[in-house]
Amino acid sequence: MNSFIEELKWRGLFADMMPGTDEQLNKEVTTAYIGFDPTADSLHIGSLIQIKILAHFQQHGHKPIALVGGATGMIGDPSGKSAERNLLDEETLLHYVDCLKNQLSKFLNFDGNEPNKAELVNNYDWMKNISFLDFAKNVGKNITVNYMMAKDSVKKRLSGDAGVDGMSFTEFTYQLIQGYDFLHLYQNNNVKLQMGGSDQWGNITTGTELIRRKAQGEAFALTVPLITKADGSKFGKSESGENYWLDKKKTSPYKFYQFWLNATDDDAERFIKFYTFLGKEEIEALIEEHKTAAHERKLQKKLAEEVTVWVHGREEYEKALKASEILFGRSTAKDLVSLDEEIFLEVFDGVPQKEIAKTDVLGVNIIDLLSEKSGFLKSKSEAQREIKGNAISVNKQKVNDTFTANETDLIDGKFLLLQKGKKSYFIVKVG
Ligand SMILES: N[C@@H](Cc1ccc(O)cc1)C(=O)O
Repeated sequence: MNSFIEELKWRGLFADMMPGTDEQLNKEVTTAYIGFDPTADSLHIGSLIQIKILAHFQQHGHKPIALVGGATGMIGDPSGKSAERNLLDEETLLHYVDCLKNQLSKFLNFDGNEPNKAELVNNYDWMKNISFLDFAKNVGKNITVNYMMAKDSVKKRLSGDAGVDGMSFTEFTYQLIQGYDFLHLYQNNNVKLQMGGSDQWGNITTGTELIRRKAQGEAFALTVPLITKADGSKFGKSESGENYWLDKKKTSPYKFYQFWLNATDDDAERFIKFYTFLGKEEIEALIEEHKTAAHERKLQKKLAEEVTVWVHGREEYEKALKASEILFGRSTAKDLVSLDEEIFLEVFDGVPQKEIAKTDVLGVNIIDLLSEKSGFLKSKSEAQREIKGNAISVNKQKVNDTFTANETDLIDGKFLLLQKGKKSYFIVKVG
């Protein structure tokens, strides 16, 4: 079997392929593509597998093309969707296309000297010049409506099931446009294979069919499974339903890191194969080691490290790690003071906060600060009692009743972190 397919298989990243795909990859350096529709100004965790497949493909000596769907993004892929999508206005769409191009270009090797260097294309570049009449005549004629209607993405929407919308002609044409992309890339870029999530099988095979009919050629399809969590809940969304984005301005590297760190043991075993580039032996050894001391969460830590470094770089990972350690008390006051505001507030998300004038914080005795100045504790006597009981920390360091904060104690020049016992926090913001 071809080494790329073999790798997908042991990683659990193989869903299906057309007969002959294996032989094609063994025969020659093959060009394959995966498309990404611009539905937001960033890709999210849900697209990481597709990106990684392209990267593996390149590592195995083949040539990857990442396609940004400037044209298809205008239409909206009905695959796996139960309701019609809203159309984007052109300005928004163009912006999204730029964002995606930028992001995708960071993940593959575009080095000009390699024969299998990656390429980035935008289907709007060839679709924009095709008139509707030409498309209807030259493309539509090769595929029957019967054939198109037999696809899952269409069947589902015509089923009349509760909660499922009908389908506009716009979305119905989507598979033909994606099919035409494949034909175009087959004819112009020597693309012989299209890959994608398993929900893309229908669209991809419309393309191979079109290539067969219009170009008398043979092209192939390979799909990867849709990622789910072991407990059946949706992968890649926070509890409140938000996406985890790849753009660090939309999801901070700290949050991103936490996402992987919080994987269950079952998920961590799967995800480390899916989402890291570590080899089989190393992963198997890690899993074995993890089983002997699962509470140490070594597997999750390795997973979170590898993926965060891959997506955000080592420096951002180090920062995320440092921030995470603060919560678990494995950091020094100096680490804390050097955090920037954004990370600090993220780590202590949800902790009550009060803004207090500088003169009521700096140089003020801790008993007063804890009680009347901040209101964190109800009274001076409570403050005294807790301090005696050695339960009070400032910036994660235990303090006694002589403590007063000064300028150098302020986190990013603005905050002081008060704490009672293990878990009760209060943030003083110096105004
Ligand atoms: N339909 C794909 C994106 C895509 C767009 C154009 C293509 O030619 C290929 C794939 C998706 O929604 O994920």
